[in-house]
Amino acid sequence: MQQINEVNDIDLSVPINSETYRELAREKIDKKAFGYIDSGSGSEWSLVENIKQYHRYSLVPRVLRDVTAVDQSITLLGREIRAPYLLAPVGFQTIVHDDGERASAQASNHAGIPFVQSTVSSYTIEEIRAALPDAPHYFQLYWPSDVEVCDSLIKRAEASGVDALVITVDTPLLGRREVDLAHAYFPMETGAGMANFLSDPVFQAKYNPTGTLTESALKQAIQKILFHPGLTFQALKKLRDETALPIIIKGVLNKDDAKELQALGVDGIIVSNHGGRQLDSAVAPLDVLADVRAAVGPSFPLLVDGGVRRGSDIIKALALGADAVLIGRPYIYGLIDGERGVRQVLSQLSSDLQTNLALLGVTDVSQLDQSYIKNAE
Ligand SMILES: Cc1cc2nc3c(=O)[nH]c(=O)nc-3n(C[C@H](O)[C@H](O)[C@H](O)COP(=O)(O)O)c2cc1C
Ligand SMILES: O=C(O)C(=O)c1ccccc1
Repeated sequence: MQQINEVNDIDLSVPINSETYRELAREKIDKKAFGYIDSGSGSEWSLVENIKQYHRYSLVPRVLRDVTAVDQSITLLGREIRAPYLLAPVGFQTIVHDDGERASAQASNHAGIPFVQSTVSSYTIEEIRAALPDAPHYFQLYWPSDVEVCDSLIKRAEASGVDALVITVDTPLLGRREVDLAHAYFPMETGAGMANFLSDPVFQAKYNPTGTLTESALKQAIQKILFHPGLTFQALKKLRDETALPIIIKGVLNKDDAKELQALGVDGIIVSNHGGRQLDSAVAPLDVLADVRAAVGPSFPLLVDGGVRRGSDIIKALALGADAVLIGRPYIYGLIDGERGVRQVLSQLSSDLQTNLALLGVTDVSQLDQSYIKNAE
C-alpha cells in the first residue's frame, strides 16, 4: 500500500519516461542493436496498432471516493506482486548493456514484480534465479526442436526453483523483420543470448562432445534447434502431464485457441502479438482481450502485452479483463543505464499508475471493469 502523496517524488536528473529513454537509446547504442529492439515485422502495422489500440479507449472517472490509499498489488499464481505488470521476456539483453538480464532481474526484484527470463538470455537460468530472491522468476521457453535439450532446460528450470514456465507459441519461425534484414543483423552474432545453451550439459554433450567447436559453429547449432515449426497441442499436453510447474502460454489471439489451452490444463494465457514482431497485420491484443476473457471465464489468469507505455494503458487493459500486463521495450530502453535505468522506468510506471488510479476514483485494481472505460471512436 502506497500513500498517494509519495508518488510525486520525481528525480528530474533522469529521463522522465520510457519515451525519453527510447530517444537516449537511439543515440547511445549501436544502430543495428537499436533497430533490432525498436522495430517490428513487415510493414510494422501491428507495431503501430499496438500503441494506437490504447488510444481507442478513454477513461470515465468516479468522484468523491476516498482515494488517500491506493493499492495496485495483485496475486498472480498464488504469489502477491506489488504491481499489476511483469517484465516481458526479451532476449539478447547484453546488446543494450553488459549487465543485460541480470540488471533487469535485479530491478524486477527491487520492484517486487515477476521477471520473465527469455530462453535466449545472456545469463543462465541459475544466475537469474539468484538475482531474484524476493520476486517471482518465470522462465520463457522457446521449445527447442531437439526434445532432449528441451527436457534439459525444463529440468533446470524446475531444479533451480523457477515459479512458472512461459511457453511462447507465436514463433514457429521468426517474423520477417525488414530493418534487421537491411542491417544483416542477428543479435546472437554478438555472442548474446547463448548462455542457457552453452551452460547446458545435454546441449554440450550432443553438439559439442569434444568441446572443440568454434563459437560460430555453436551459434549455428543453437539456431538450428531454437525454432520448432512442428510444435502442436499434443506436445504441450504431454508436458502438462510431466511437469508440476505452472504453465503460461504466450502469444494467443484467438478465443478458441484460448479455450482449447484452458481445457488442456494450462495455468494462464498471455494475449500477445509479440510486440508486432511476428505476424505482420496480426490483430492488436486489446481488440480481442474482452472476447478471450469471455471465452475463458472470470477467474482464469489472463495477461496481455504489446504497446503498454503508461499507467492509463494498464488501467484500460485491466478494465477490459486482463489480470496483469507485460512490458517489453520500455524497460529495455531504460536498460541503457543498467539496473538503475530499469528501476527508474518501473518506478515511473508505478507512479503514473498510482496517480491515475486515484484520479479515476479506484482504490484497488480489482475494482476495474468496463464501467471505467468508453470506446473513444
Ligand atoms: C528486443 C525484443 C526481444 C524479444 N525477445 C523475446 C523472447 O526472447 N521471447 C519472447 O517470448 N518474446 C520476446 N519478445 C516479445 C516480448 O516478450 C513482448 O511480447 C513484447 O515486447 C511486448 O510489446 P512491447 O515491447 O510493446 O511492450 C521480444 C521483444 C523485443 C522487443
Ligand atoms: O526478437 C524476438 O522478438 C524474438 O523473440 C527472438 C527470439 C529468438 C531469436 C530471435 C528473435
